[in-house]
Amino acid sequence: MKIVFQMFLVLSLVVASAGLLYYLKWRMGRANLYKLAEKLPGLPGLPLLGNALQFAISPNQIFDEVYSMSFKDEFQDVGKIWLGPRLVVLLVNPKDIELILSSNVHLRKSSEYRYFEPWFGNGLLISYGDTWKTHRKMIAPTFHLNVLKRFMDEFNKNSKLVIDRMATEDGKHFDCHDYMSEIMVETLLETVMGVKQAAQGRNCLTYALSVMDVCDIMHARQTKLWLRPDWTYKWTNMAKEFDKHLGIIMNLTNKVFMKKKEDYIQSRVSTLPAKEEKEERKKEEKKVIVQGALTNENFSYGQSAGLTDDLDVDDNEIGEKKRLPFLEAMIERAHNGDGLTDQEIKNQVNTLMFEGHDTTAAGSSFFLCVMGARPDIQEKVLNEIDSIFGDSDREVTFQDTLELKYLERCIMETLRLFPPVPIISRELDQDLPLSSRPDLTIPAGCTVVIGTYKVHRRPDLYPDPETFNPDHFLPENAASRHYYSFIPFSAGPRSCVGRKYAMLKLKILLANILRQYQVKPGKPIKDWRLQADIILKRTDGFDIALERRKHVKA
Ligand code: HEM
Repeated sequence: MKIVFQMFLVLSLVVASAGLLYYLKWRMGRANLYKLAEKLPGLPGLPLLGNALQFAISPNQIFDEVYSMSFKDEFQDVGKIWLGPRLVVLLVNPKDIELILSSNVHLRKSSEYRYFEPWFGNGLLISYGDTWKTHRKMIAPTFHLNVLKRFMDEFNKNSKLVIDRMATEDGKHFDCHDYMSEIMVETLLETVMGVKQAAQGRNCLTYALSVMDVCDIMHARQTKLWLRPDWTYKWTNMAKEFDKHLGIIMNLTNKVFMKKKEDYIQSRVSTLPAKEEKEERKKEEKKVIVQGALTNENFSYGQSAGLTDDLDVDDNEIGEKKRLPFLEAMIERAHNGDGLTDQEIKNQVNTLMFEGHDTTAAGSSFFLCVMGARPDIQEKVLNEIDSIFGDSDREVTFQDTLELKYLERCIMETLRLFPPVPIISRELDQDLPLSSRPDLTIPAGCTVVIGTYKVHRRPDLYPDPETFNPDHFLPENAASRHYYSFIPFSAGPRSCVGRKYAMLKLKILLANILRQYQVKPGKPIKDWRLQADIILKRTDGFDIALERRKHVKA
């Protein structure tokens, strides 16, 4: 017995010493991180846990907690939080944000994005290195304006569809977010994926609701320390729910991919019509380029004037082959031996379906709520719309979208106050001296969080920042601001590939809704409650009531 006890004691000592040695080696490997972190301002935390317990609260409370934290003296331009052993550095000064977003080095997404892996695989949002670079080069041209202009009919037709659906709520209070989500999914399928509505089935809303549930779960995993490791998470009910909803999501996207691939194969079998179609497309493209050259000026695509990225290439630089919508382009590339596998294409379909619908659903829902909260602003939007369309029921043209300047400023202001993606985060592989505080360097190995929501509400950038004021985007006011003060679509090499698509679609959809309906006065903006389950939402729901406009024929 005594021998057993002695052996147990020796074994325990060996294990404890090995653990200690491992810990010391691990700490020494992170010596630079601790040294540089020490100088960074931040809140005191508990040993081992850091500030993690502060986030063991509801999503809305987390949002309020982080936002109120950002007003503390310690967080003026930069602040640190410890989530257990993880150092998270929050940046809210445009000068520092520029260092990250404009760089070709700090491109790696933070480890929190790994929760997307079962869903997106190596899709564009989370991939890195050569895979990301190659795929970005393939995908960005499929969102060029010349491609997007071909979607005008679908944007108009789908606006009418959602208006008819919302007509059943005429005069009543209702949550507009589900309507917006469903139509955004349907529009994406018809445009970016090129699958006609008849082939989609009626499961777009189910898809959108499953996406929301999956996002809730991923947000919980990002903020609750005990849900982070796979070995604790996998035993929870959440893990089962996640798998169930992911199944629903994948079911739709797999069907879409298979349908498009079948169509592609069919069109290659019947070569004659395909050839004619190609000729027709060539003619159409020529027409679009000429129109584009005349009218593209002064249209804002959701970022500060002066910032450009790979979506801003000259119209004539895009070769004929690259001018196909996304899914068709990917399938053609795969067919032509460009090394794209079916699984890689499905990963991109999943990425674009998520990024493309939830963000625009939130943006349009916030916009409609703002119209209810600010009747004075709505009146100006309606006046502009009436001056362009009168009581005609013609479709919105691309030229109209250029003339809807006040509407555009209201969309930008909505994205400023309620950026659908409220934070962006990256993993730092190299130390980064800050521009705003030359005495501080953020260390390699930490997670950098760019606080878009906070930057957009800095009083030194936007006077009276909590008030909705579209004049923030008058050219003379925007000109004096740092370019990186407005980043709803991020910026630089990893900017949002869908930003032009999103701005065009939002303008057409919202103009069409407000041609028919006005939003009745609703809850003031200051009383809204927000939460950020990956995408920014209203905890109290996107409640609106619509009233048919008098001049419009029923
Ligand atoms: C109002 C609408 C939208 C907003 C506010 C928005 C915002 C953003 C932001 C902030 C990022 C950077 C995310 C990060 O670095 O973590 C991003 C990336 C991305 N977005 Fe969007 N987005 C919108 C619409 C769209 C649409 C319509 C699509 C496609 C149909 C799209 C596709 C993507 C993709 C693929 C990326 C990853 C790009 C890369 O890493 O290279 N987005 N978006």
